[in-house]
Amino acid sequence: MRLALIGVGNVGKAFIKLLAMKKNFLLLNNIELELCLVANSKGAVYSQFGIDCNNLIGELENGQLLENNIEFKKDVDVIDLIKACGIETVILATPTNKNNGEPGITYIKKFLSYGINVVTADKGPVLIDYHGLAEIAKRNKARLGIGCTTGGALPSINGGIIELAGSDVYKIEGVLNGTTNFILKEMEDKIVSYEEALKTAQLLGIAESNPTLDVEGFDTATKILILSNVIMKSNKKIEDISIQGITDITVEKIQKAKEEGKRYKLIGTAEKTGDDVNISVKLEKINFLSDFYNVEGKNKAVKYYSDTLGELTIVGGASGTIPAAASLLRDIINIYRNNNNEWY
Ligand SMILES: NC(=O)C1=CN([C@@H]2O[C@H](COP(=O)(O)OP(=O)(O)OC[C@H]3O[C@@H](n4cnc5c(N)ncnc54)[C@H](OP(=O)(O)O)[C@@H]3O)[C@@H](O)[C@H]2O)C=CC1
Ligand SMILES: N[C@@H](CC=O)C(=O)O
Repeated sequence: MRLALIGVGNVGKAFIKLLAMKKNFLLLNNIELELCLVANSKGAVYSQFGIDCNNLIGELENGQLLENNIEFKKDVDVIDLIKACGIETVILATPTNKNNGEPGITYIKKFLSYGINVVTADKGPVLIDYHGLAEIAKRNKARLGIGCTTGGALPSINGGIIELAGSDVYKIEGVLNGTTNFILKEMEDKIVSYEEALKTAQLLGIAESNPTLDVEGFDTATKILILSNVIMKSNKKIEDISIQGITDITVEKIQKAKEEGKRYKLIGTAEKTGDDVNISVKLEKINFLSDFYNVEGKNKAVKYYSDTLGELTIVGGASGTIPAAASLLRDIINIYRNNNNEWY
């Protein structure tokens, strides 16, 4: 399957590195993936025979810009090039824009309308118009992979869609943002300030390019909203959610909670009430009886409540650039298997 990658920041670079690391594994498992195009906002590197990921990641990790690669073409029309050169799946790792979903939403609509699959890390387009994008994909027999948008390595979407198929999921809760969970844990264990813990999360590459999306609760809101719209078939917008972040938390509050045997967690909740769904994001003080008490550091968790398949809690999926890239690869492999009728 011929791939193109748009966005070469923390996640994009990790994706190139992962393809280099997994080259032999993929070959041994008969999964034929070829990265033929890598683009940023200024242009693209393209090779019809496949880009050498090992070389490219070597250059990028040495601090070289994509623009300095010998094959870089400035100001090319990336959409036209991808259409013309037989790319089957595009991986989108552009920044999340919660207001209009751009630039990702324009890319996704175009590619899906050409019948090209899209696997996205960018949450903006899915947040703004999941149902519209799913419709374009269906009409054009293309696949839209969104596993990375609701917690990366945490198998949240697949858990809800595949493992709970046929049941009515009436409530979803989750610790869905690694950055804030990591900050809260650093403040508890190392008694560092909120600002210092945030800086470490940024250095780890897990915070958003605009970290207010994490600490003000928008990233958690985005993920719980996508889970609700996909799994509960709601049609909610970010404006419908009451959102609290962690910006008011202090070391003193966290230490006091610790003395009480409690911990603060930023929890997103979506719950059916009649025909409607209520969605909120709250900083909650929980005790050891909660499934989320031991979800520590960069780890995340999601809990589903269903009528016939009971309660299901999935814990893990630590935030990180390689795990995020690996969740993109997971969706790509599942599309590849589906295309080749290779299940189990
Ligand atoms: N960091 C993580 O752990 C996770 C991140 N995500 C999501 O992944 C996405 C990428 O995150 P991250 O890698 O940290 O972001 P970065 O800001 O590090 O990288 C963004 C990349 O997108 C490129 N870009 C921006 N605008 C355009 C455009 N119009 N056309 C083509 N390329 C463009 C940038 O290019 P240029 O340098 O030229 O501007 C840059 O290469 C985000 O949406 C984030 O929410 C999802 C899961 C986990
Ligand atoms: N900023 C996000 C990255 C993945 O979605 C997080 O901290 O979880």
